[in-house]
Amino acid sequence: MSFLKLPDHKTKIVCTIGPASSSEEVLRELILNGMNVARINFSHGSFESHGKVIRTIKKLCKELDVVVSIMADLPGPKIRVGQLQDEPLNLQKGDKVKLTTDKIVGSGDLIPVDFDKLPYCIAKTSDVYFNDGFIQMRCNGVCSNEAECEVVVGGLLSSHKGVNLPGTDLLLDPVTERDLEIVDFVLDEGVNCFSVSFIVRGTDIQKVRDHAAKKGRSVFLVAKIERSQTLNNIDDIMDVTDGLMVARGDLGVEIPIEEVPIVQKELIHKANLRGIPVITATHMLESMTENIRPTRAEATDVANAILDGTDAVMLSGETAVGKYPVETVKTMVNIAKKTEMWRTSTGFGLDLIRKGIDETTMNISDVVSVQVHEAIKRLPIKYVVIPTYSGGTPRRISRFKPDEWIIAMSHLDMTCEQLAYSYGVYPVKVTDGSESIEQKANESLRSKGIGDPGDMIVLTQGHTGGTNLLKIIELT
Ligand SMILES: Nc1ncnc2c1ncn2[C@@H]1O[C@H](COP(=O)(O)OP(=O)(O)OP(=O)(O)O)[C@@H](O)[C@H]1O
Ligand SMILES: CC(=O)C(=O)O
Ligand SMILES: [K+]
Ligand SMILES: [Mg+2]
Repeated sequence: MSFLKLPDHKTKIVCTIGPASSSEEVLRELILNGMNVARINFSHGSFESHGKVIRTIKKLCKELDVVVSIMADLPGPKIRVGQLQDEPLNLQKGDKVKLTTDKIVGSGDLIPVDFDKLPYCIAKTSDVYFNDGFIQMRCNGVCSNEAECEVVVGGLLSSHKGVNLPGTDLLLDPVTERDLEIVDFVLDEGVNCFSVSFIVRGTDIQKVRDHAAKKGRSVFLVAKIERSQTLNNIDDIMDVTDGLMVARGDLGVEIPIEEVPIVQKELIHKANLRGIPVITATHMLESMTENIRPTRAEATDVANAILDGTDAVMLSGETAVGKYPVETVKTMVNIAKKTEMWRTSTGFGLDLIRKGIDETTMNISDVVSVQVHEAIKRLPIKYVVIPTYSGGTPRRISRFKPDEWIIAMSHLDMTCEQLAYSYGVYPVKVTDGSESIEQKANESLRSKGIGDPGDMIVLTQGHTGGTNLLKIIELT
């Protein structure tokens, strides 16, 4: 029997795992302090190191009796700087440099870029951005496989940082052969959640799903929204994706940066209405990569993303290569806790979600989810307990961002892991028995040390194809 306390924050925390957080020690601390999803960025590191991280997390989940999802981030066609000799390279305004497609180690004014079509594509544009757009160069001319550039905005450049050519058709398929090789490796390691970078259309998501299906596997796919063209196809993408990520790092270079806050709000609201879990990512507590305290703007950014309705907030370099990975998670959790408490007491933003849901066309499960929300508002309900096969019903209830935990009982590991992305949902693995749902609810809560006899709970039940029953009972 485990007596793990329910977390005191309902916003889900995604941590990117890298050299600063790969050890069993740090991973354990991250889990104990509130990490719900471990993101592994396959743009960096080796299969060997990633495999080791995956196995360590799986082991810790067993040991600590918790659900943590592992999300493999597929690189997609991201163009990157190659290896640099002396790094970081200090680029200053007015410096003349050459970008080359030769696979050399960069030094002096010669910078390798891992994109063969660069001279062809760059001819169509004039500005090249590096490192999430912090460094900017202007192309003055192209000569065979080199582009001559002048630094417009300087900064420190390290190996393998991203390169963006906003507005250019890069003639690259969003899901590359390399991505599919990574999918094969990750599936063999027993992980089935992926975030898919630089997608443009729903068919890009479908390509990954079809590839996994050929191996007899079903997958949970998070569509990363980080290109301007992608925003035109958002409904088509939402029809086929399981989750969404507002990937602000690349998005903020690919679209004018002043549009990012509004796009974030619109994407989150749209995803909320459809019950698609949404992650807000990049630069959330960026300065904590180096410092033990965040800036005021960063603390406010985390709080505002939560108030926009995000299900999850993500840490990148802060936990992958930062000096204070565990402190950063603690800080994020504290901000989430405070923000959620305030939202509960004021109802801030929740009417917008409720109104939006009321205006959508509803099926039976949607109507039941609305009734669960009514029950929570009007009765002293302590927990919402949902037996689930696919996770659809807990996700529908999660849209209302209730103050009461949604305990999702599933006998499928995969469903439990996929619910690690949804706000306020606590997945509990149960055995597939023949007891009544009342018995099952009582047993699973008791086994987790949740609740007391006499606590009022709301319980739903469904038959194949959806939820059609709501019960209000007291725990025995
Ligand atoms: N597994 C890893 N090994 C080494 N460094 C890593 C690893 N994962 C992340 N990093 C470092 O942390 C930084 C921030 O991580 P992040 O996941 O945001 O990657 P990114 O390269 O900036 O872009 P993107 O997320 O768009 O792929 C990276 O630029 C890289 O320097
Ligand atoms: C996470 C990511 O890929 C981005 O913000 O660009
Ligand atoms: K990536
Ligand atoms: Mg990106």
